[in-house]
Amino acid sequence: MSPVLNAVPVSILTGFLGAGKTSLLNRLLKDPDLTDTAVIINEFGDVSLDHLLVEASSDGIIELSDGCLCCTVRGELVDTLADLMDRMQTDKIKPLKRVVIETTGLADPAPVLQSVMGNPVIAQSYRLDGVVTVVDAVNGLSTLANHEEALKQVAMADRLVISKVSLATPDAVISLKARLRELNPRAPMMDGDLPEAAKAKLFHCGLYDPATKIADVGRWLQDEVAGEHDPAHVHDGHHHHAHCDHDHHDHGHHRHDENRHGTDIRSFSIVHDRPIDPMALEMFVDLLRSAHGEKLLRMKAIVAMSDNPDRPLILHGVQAVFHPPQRLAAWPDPSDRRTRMVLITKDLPEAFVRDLFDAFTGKPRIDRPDRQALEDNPLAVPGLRM
Ligand SMILES: Nc1nc2c(ncn2[C@@H]2O[C@H](COP(=O)(O)OP(=O)(O)OP(=O)(O)O)[C@@H](O)[C@H]2O)c(=O)[nH]1
Repeated sequence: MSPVLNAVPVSILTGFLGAGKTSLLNRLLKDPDLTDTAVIINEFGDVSLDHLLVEASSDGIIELSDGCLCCTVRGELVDTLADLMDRMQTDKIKPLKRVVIETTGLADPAPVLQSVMGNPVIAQSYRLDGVVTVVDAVNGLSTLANHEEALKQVAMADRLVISKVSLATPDAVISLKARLRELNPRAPMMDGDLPEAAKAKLFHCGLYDPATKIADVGRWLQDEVAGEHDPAHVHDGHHHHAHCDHDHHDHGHHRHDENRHGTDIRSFSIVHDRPIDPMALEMFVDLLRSAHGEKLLRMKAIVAMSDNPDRPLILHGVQAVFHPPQRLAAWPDPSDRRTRMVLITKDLPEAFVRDLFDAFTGKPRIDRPDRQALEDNPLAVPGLRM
């Protein structure tokens, strides 16, 4: 038998920020046909929440560290796959029937695919068994118009799952489907609410074949191969790209994380030690959403609430849409009961969001004068601004 037939199938689950990848994965992992599946998840931002939100046994979940799969953590993906194979071959873990890689919402799938198909060591032990892309029926059309990553995710898919159909108008769903057909004429499309969308069969796509996709797909994959062989693109053992430039901020420590998502897109996190008053949280979220929803590509949070600190609240914001919050029965990891909020924004300064959060959670700002108070002072000289 050829090595490829013996190889462990790898599925790539992708889709733009907040499209519904983790929700679909949670439903899929309940299918008994997906036991002995390893899930590799990757989040943009170093405060990771996805591992808390994937409802599978934690042994099957491997988290790749801070950075985006298509950029800085590609080397880590290859190492992880090699390590999994090594552990299977030395009987340290049960043989895996499948590996699912959930990418970040901002991932360009081309380099991720190339890591599996184009790496000779990995290709001996694994075979790429398709790309499943989740597209959000509410934000999908505008996201496709504004983000090239989303376009690539759709064009490269073997299967397209449309999520949130019940939240969108029938006309919006029809227009979205027409656009998806243009970008990917052959991938079957299915409504994510249907039970068959959450069956293991979704992943049975057969060996990945770029020839079944629009011509651009072959070119994108070729570009990745070209990038791999260009020494100018390889630094520190990781692959970077010519047009990479992205600021990745966290906890006030600013560091440059070179990757391919423009300078206008930022990821940062807010961590807060004390439980938050429900009213203050509501006001913070409302203000952020109503005034800046379009710039808020994604917000994900686990929040300690003052009305019942033992039961945290899970918040999901996707552009201007805030999904109904979910109250958990208990903390997923009782050793860490801090509020953690991950935000991915476009043209929305981190300082603005932090100040707003501090204002609603009552954190005193002692490092600078209260500008608003000074401007509002009736004795202030008209026109004079600090
Ligand atoms: N009504 C409805 N809500 C959905 C559906 N799919 C996802 N959601 C909600 O959308 C929000 C984001 O879903 P996730 O599954 O976390 O999305 P994701 O693509 O994994 O997000 P990122 O990993 O941050 O890119 C959550 O509040 C989900 O409950 C759906 O089909 N219908």
